[in-house]
Amino acid sequence: MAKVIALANQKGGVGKTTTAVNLGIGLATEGNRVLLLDADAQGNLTDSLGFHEPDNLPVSLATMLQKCMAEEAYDPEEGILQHHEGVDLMPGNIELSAVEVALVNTMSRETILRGYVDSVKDNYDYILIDCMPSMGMMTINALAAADSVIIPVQAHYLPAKGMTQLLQTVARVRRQINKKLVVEGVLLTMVDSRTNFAKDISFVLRRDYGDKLRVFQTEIPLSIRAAETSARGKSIYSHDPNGQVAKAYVSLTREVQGIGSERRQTRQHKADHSR
Ligand SMILES: Nc1ncnc2c1ncn2[C@@H]1O[C@H](COP(=O)(O)OP(=O)(O)OP(=O)(O)O)[C@@H](O)[C@H]1O
Repeated sequence: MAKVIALANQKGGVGKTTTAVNLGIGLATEGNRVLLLDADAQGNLTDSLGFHEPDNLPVSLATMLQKCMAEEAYDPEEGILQHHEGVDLMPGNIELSAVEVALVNTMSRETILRGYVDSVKDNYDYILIDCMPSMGMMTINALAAADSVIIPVQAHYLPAKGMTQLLQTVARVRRQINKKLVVEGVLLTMVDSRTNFAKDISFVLRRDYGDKLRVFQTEIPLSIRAAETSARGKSIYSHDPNGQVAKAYVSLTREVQGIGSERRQTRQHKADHSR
């Protein structure tokens, strides 16, 4: 059964989509079955994977959520697209904006996406959800459906303020809707290591949050090569395999997989001791 990870930050342009693509393809390269869910009405994840007109796709995540809201039967594999680098994609597009509005008046409005995710979970090892840059109903649905959340933070943004709000939302979702939700880690992105400013942000983030949360050891460097990938519909591993960003995403992939096996070992250990 898949581990479900939401990539969330209400701040836009912090690297959520780029991380969904490259962590997702990284995990697939390591032999995992991976589904990427585009839960952002901008459809950037869909576009970044080479499906350049997301609004013209006949079936998208919005279609499936509408069926879930109407309690209609559906084929869970319907609408899933395959990317040539080994990941599956449930595309997202502008119709998600209408779904977000409709959710407000729906019964169990926070758990509609969870219903869909549960129906595809057995087919994958990892499901990554690329969230909208807002704390609206779609993001709450993503947090309600997820086992954990990765918070990408851009290294030239003063992270503390936005992080506090996001962490409060995560805590509220954990208390009220999804007890198992944990913060997988905070990921520093677009780090320009030539500047002291980026080093300061990394230091402050680790100092202020490091004892409460995992701040990933891996930091994603700033690079024009990363910015180019979205337009080309491929991962950084295909576009610039020997570059620093590709190396960083390989390292992030290993950290995320390592956390999975750490947690499995802890659970096993507890189970052995309770026998
Ligand atoms: N490491 C990087 N170095 C340079 N540019 C990057 C890097 N990572 C992402 N970018 C670029 O920064 C922009 C924002 O990244 P991305 O779309 O991944 O952020 P996002 O948080 O998903 O944005 P949104 O909130 O709008 O969905 C994009 O143009 C992307 O190509």
